[in-house]
Amino acid sequence: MTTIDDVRQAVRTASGVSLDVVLGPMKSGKSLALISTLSPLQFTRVRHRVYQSERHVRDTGVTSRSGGELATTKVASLSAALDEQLDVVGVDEVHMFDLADVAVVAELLRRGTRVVVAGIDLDHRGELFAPVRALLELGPDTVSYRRAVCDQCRDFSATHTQVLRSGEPFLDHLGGSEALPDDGTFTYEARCRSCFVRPART
Ligand SMILES: Nc1ncnc2c1ncn2[C@@H]1O[C@H](COP(=O)(O)OP(=O)(O)O)[C@@H](O)[C@H]1O
Ligand SMILES: Cc1cn([C@H]2C[C@H](O)[C@@H](COP(=O)(O)O)O2)c(=O)[nH]c1=O
Repeated sequence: MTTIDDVRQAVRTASGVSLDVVLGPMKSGKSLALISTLSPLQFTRVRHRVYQSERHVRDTGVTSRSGGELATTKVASLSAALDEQLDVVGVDEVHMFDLADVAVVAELLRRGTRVVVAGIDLDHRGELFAPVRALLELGPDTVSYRRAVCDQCRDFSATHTQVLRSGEPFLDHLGGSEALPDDGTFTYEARCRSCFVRPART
């Protein structure tokens, strides 16, 4: 039986163009997914590059807690990708980019580039990151929602990331795409919907 996924895969293979998005909380294996999808490309003739925002200072490439690594180019803006002839563009930590960068993704797709994007969908307040919303509005070919183990109740259903400062939920309102450092200032817990602490409704 031919499934809709088979049809999507066939269309992708035929045209080479697609937007594939991997979303989920911290520790849900987004990096693992990006590495397993893009790492084989280094052994092909496919022209490709993986970008990370300069705002991401934890590591120099895509690294998974499970192991594995992917070389990245750190950029202030994705516009650099428009200056090259690339068949495939990877974007890690998309929540650290801006709306203008999502416009670059749209242009890459228009030019026939395959784009694979990973990032956190819901911020520390449980709200959709603006660039992720814009990305979803491009109508991705696939959206893969990954889940982690809830660091509170241990159910394998964590959808959110609780950011803690001195052990307390950090719920301050921040500006768009403002990256939180992963340098010990905050600790991060994957949490399910029930265990996630949201800002009080005003
Ligand atoms: N709470 C957790 N839930 C799921 N995996 C976890 C958790 N804590 C640590 N891990 C490990 O993290 C790996 C995924 O890490 P990673 O690929 O870096 O995820 P992400 O890029 O989404 O932050 C898992 O395969 C597992 O080995
Ligand atoms: C929840 C949240 C996280 N961040 C930052 C913190 C980390 O540096 C990255 C996510 O890393 P991952 O393990 O590869 O998923 O994002 C942030 O800037 N804002 C947030 O709300």
